[in-house]
Amino acid sequence: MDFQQLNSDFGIPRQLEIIPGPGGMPMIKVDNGSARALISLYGGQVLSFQPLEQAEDVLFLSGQSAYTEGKAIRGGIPVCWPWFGPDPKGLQRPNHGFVRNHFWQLTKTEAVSDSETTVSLRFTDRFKQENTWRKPFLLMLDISIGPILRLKLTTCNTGNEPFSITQVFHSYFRVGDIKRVQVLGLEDCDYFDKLDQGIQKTQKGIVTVAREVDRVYVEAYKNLVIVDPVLKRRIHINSPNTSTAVVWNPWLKTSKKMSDLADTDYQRFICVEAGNVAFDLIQVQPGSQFSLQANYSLLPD
Ligand SMILES: O=P(O)(O)OC[C@H]1O[C@H](O)[C@H](O)[C@@H](O)[C@@H]1O
Repeated sequence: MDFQQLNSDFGIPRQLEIIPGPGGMPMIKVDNGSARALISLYGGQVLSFQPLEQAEDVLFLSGQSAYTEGKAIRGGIPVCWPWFGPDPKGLQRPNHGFVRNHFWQLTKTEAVSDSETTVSLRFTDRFKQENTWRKPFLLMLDISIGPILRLKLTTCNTGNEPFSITQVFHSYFRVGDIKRVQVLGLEDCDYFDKLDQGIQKTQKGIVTVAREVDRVYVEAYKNLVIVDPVLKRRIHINSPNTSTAVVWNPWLKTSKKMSDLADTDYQRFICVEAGNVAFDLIQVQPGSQFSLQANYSLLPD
């Protein structure tokens, strides 16, 4: 990777620099008048987002992450696409699709103002042979770093046949103590309980986490709020084109089986993932496109 060339093409003085990250992987470091952020070209993954007034990162990133090709980075906001979860066709292709396991291409950077920087990445169908997902596509990820972190993932169908996708922004949020966190906005929603044979259940009251949780909430149209009384903040998730939300925390037993997570890390994060899953399968017609968007903002608690 030629960092000098990348910086001469895309660097922005006093705002954006492309640096070698762990494992030598290229990472985009943003530091502007509102926030700092780190974005990995591997996976097209935001790894860190910290508004200047925040003492702690909004995102959780595992200290035991592998920064190795073929493995996903554990933490930040992995992009699950063109499927969420196990390979829908049972062909042993990777969990959560293949774009979190490959390098993306940096196409544009811009200083919108002193306090907002945008980064555009793209992923093309050059991996289709390898991944046996033989659909002609172009995938674009637009990231805006300002007081609010905004993500827009646009799927373009460049072929002649329609195709279907499921997708999520698999966001890992840093929290002070998982046992004291509340997730608002899912009250009375139905969910599939992935830890109980996928049985459909109904959420009674506010979501709290006191054990392993792995749920796909459906018809979840409200903005979601993660209330964190320990870090004294509320993380707001606004995702206009989605009706599903995944809530995941592996708790102790499952964390112990994961080599890229420390045993007690589960206490310090919650995944609340906006996307299009389950009934919310997206069909993309030839020549057309669909955008998944998520905006993450903070308010004091
Ligand atoms: O280990 P990964 O492939 O990154 O998946 C981590 C988790 O992602 C989602 O939240 C799923 O609902 C979980 O079932 C899965 O365990």
